[in-house]
Amino acid sequence: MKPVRVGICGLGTVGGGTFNVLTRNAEDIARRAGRPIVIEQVGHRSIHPDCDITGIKATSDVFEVAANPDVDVIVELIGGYDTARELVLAAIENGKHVVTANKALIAVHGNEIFQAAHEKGVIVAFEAAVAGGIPVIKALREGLGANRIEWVAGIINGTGNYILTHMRDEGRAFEDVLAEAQALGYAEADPTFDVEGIDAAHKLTIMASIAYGVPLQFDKAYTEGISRITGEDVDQADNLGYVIKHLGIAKRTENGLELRVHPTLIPKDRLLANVHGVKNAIAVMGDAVGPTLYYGAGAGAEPTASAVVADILDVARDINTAHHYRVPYLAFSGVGEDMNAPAIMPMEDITTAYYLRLLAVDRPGVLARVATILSDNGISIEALIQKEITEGELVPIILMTHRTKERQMNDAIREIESMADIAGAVTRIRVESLDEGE
Ligand SMILES: NC(=O)c1ccc[n+]([C@@H]2O[C@H](COP(=O)([O-])OP(=O)(O)OC[C@H]3O[C@@H](n4cnc5c(N)ncnc54)[C@H](O)[C@@H]3O)[C@@H](O)[C@H]2O)c1
Ligand SMILES: N[C@@H](CCO)C(=O)O
Ligand code: NA
Repeated sequence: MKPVRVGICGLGTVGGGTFNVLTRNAEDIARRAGRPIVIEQVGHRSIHPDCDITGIKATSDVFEVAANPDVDVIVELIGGYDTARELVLAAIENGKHVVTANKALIAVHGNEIFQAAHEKGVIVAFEAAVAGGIPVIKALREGLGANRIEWVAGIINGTGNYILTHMRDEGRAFEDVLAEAQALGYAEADPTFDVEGIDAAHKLTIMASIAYGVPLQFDKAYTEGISRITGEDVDQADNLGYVIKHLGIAKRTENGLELRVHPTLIPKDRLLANVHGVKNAIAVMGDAVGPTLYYGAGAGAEPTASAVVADILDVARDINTAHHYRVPYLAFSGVGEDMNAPAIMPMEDITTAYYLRLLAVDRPGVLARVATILSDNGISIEALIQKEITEGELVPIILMTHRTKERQMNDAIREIESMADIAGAVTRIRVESLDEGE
């Protein structure tokens, strides 16, 4: 049978991994696809050292690949927003199917790209964009299609989890572990995307749209990273029976959809609390199935290539059929029509419990004043630790609160920070119990 011809654009970490997996497993993949899948051309500026493209047609102009009449599927692995968008739209315009690992592209330009693909009758596949090798797009879009999704909570940035894990286990400095994650090929080209939560917000945006049938709305996701978490926070959370994880949370409530990415205290016995290093995991609560968990490598060359190649395989299988792609991109039909409910909630309207760390001048009455501010804002304290060791004149105070509205907490924190006896900003980490059911 006629082979499916692939053009790979970008031969960095994921492009190199994709090239190698497609080549190494060609025989099994061909049996699964019912026809060979061949690399027709590559477009690259540099080649990953693990990748040998001898004998393959190559160009430095990725748009040449998108225009090549002998290419059936473009694999976009250059990353970024702008050139990637132009490349993918050009490929679609030329009637080519697209496979991408680019979550920034899908979260920000996905609505436009899906519309263009729909008009041209081609497929855009993006399993590798969320949680690398974990087939979570497929699970949410197809496997859980019977369910009303209650919530999705995931560790969805491998670099961030790698940093938090090594800071906690080895007491290493943030910058040192970040440099290691970069050397291992886990981090984004601009690592602030990882450490400031932008990458996780891209992925959460995509999962939420698929889980709830709403258009991609990256600009409405609340985004907070891990760069301000200190070793002190990690230790205090541990003393209190929690682990700090960077979570993406999408939750259906009576008032709309919560869509938020931030460091979170979670009880030590939760499954997500035990996901370490570059591993990702996404917990999904469905009304029929109950709690489910998807776990695996969230970044790295071959784990990500595993998802890219599976998408190429899906496309190859679909090319055999006469009809258009049978699964809507965001799982629900009718993108753009009646798709705006439920609405995504402003962050101030969400309700959660909090861990607070403040530095106070070691003087009587300070703690009482903090407690009064919290109580005046309707916030009750669940636990309190005042450390005996002083840091110069300053004493850290750690507080855990009961559940309260974010708006009330913002007001209370503003008041506390304006106290003369409080130094600097209050550290606030949200707490989620992540009830996994029976
Ligand atoms: N690294 C991971 O673990 C991982 C996991 C999942 C998804 N992703 C996503 O995969 C994509 C690629 O990531 P990566 O880690 O492989 O990045 P990378 O920097 O290792 O590779 C990107 C490659 O694309 C090339 N490139 C960029 N612009 C180009 C252009 N205009 N023409 C030709 N070549 C160009 C670069 O030279 C580089 O070799 C990104 O969208 C990233 O978010 C990465
Ligand atoms: N930089 C990303 C790559 C995987 O999407 C991460 O660390 O999770
Ligand atoms: Na995935």
